[in-house]
Amino acid sequence: MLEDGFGRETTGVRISLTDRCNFDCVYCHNEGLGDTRGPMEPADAEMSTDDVVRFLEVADEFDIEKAKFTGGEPLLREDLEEIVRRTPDGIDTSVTTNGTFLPERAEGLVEAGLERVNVSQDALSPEAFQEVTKSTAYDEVMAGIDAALGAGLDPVKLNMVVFEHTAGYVPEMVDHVAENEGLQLQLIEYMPELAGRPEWAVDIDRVHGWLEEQADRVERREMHGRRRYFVGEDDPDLPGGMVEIVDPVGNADFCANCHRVRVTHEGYLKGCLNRNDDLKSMGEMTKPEIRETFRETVDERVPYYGEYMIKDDDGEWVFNEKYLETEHLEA
Ligand SMILES: Nc1nc2c(ncn2[C@@H]2O[C@H](COP(=O)(O)OP(=O)(O)OP(=O)(O)O)[C@@H](O)[C@H]2O)c(=O)[nH]1
Ligand SMILES: C[S@@+](CC[C@H](N)C(=O)[O-])C[C@H]1O[C@@H](n2cnc3c(N)ncnc32)[C@H](O)[C@@H]1O
Ligand code: SF4
Ligand code: SF4
Repeated sequence: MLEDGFGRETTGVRISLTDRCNFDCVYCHNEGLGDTRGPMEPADAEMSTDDVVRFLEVADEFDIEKAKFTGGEPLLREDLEEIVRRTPDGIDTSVTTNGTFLPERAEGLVEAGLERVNVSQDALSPEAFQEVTKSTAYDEVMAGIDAALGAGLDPVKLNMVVFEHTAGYVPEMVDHVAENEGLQLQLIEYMPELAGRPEWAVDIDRVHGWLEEQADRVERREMHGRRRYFVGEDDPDLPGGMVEIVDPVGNADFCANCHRVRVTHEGYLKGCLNRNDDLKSMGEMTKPEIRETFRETVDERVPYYGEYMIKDDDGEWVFNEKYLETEHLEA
C-alpha cells in the first residue's frame, strides 16, 4: 500500500467518469473541476471503458480497497455497468449519483457487482428540490432511491449539502431517515473553495450541536474522522437512522485522515479535491505510465488544511508559501 509523506496510506480512489450532467445544482463543485456540461455526447477526451479498467487494475496492484465513481453524473456513462463488472474483485465499488437514472439501472448495477450508492437529495419537496438542482426530476429521484433499495443497495446514503438554501430542511431530513428503513443521511458542509459564494455557508458546528441533542449515540468514523449520529434508535416505533456529517472546510483533522486519490474524467490524477495545480496526466494510459503517475501523485500528496493552507497570526487560512514556490506552479 502506498503512503504519502504525512503517513496517510492511500486506500481509496475517486473516479470522475464524466463532466456531463443532467442537473445544474447551484452549489456544484464538480469534484473540484469547475462547471459541469449538459447531458450531451461524451467529449473525445473522456476516459474510455478500457482506460478506466486499466487504471483500476493498477489501483488493485497498489492494494486500493475502494473505488467511488462520481462525476458530473456517472450514470450518463452507458458503460457504468461494464466498468463495475470489470473492477478487480479486491476493490469495493460505490457510486454517487443524482439518482434520476436509477429506476432503470439499479438492478443491472447490482448484478454487475455494485456494492453501495449515495444519492444526492437536498430537500423533501419538488419545489425546494428544483430551486437547488434547477431540475424537475424530483419524482424520478425518489423512484431511483426506491429502486436502489429494491435492488438490494441497502442502506442508501442520501447526500444533502447544507447551505443557506437548505439549512432549514435539516430537521425534516433527519426525521425522514429515522422513520424510513434502509436510509442514511450524509450532511455535507457547503464547500465554497471551488464553488464560490462563501456567503452561502452556514455554521456546521451548530448542526453538530443540534444533532448531539437529538442523537441516541455518536460514533467517529476512521475516514476523515467524520462523526456519525444515530437517531430514533431508542424509539420502538421507528427503524432509526444514521446521520453522518462531512465537514471538510478549514478542518485539518479531516485532511489528516484523508486516504484518497482522485482521477478526472480526462485521465489526470489529482491528489486533493481542492487543488488543480497538482494534476498529472496518465498519458496514453498504459500500465507503466499509470503506475509511475500514481506513485508520483501519492508522493506529492499533502493535507490541504494544516499543510498546503496554514493559519496566519490572525487565525486566517493562507497559502503555505513552500508550495507556491514549487516548479510546476512557476511554469
Ligand atoms: N474536501 C473534501 N471533501 C470531500 C472528500 N470526500 C468527500 N467530500 C465531500 O463529500 C461529498 C460527497 O461525497 P460522496 O461522493 O458521497 O462520498 P463520501 O461520503 O466521501 O464516501 P462514502 O461515505 O464512503 O460513500 C463530496 O462531493 C465532497 O463535497 C474529501 O476527501 N475532501
Ligand atoms: C459533484 S456530485 C457528482 C455526483 C452526482 N452528480 C451527484 O450529484 O450526486 C458529488 C457530491 O458532491 C456534492 N457537492 C457538489 N458541490 C458541492 C459543494 N460546493 N459543497 C459540498 N458538496 C458539494 C453533491 O451534493 C454530491 O453529493
Ligand atoms: S447532480 Fe451532481 S454533478 Fe450534477 S450539478 Fe448536481 S452536484 Fe453537480
Ligand atoms: S486533503 Fe483535505 S481537502 Fe484535500 S481531498 Fe483530502 S480531505 Fe479533501
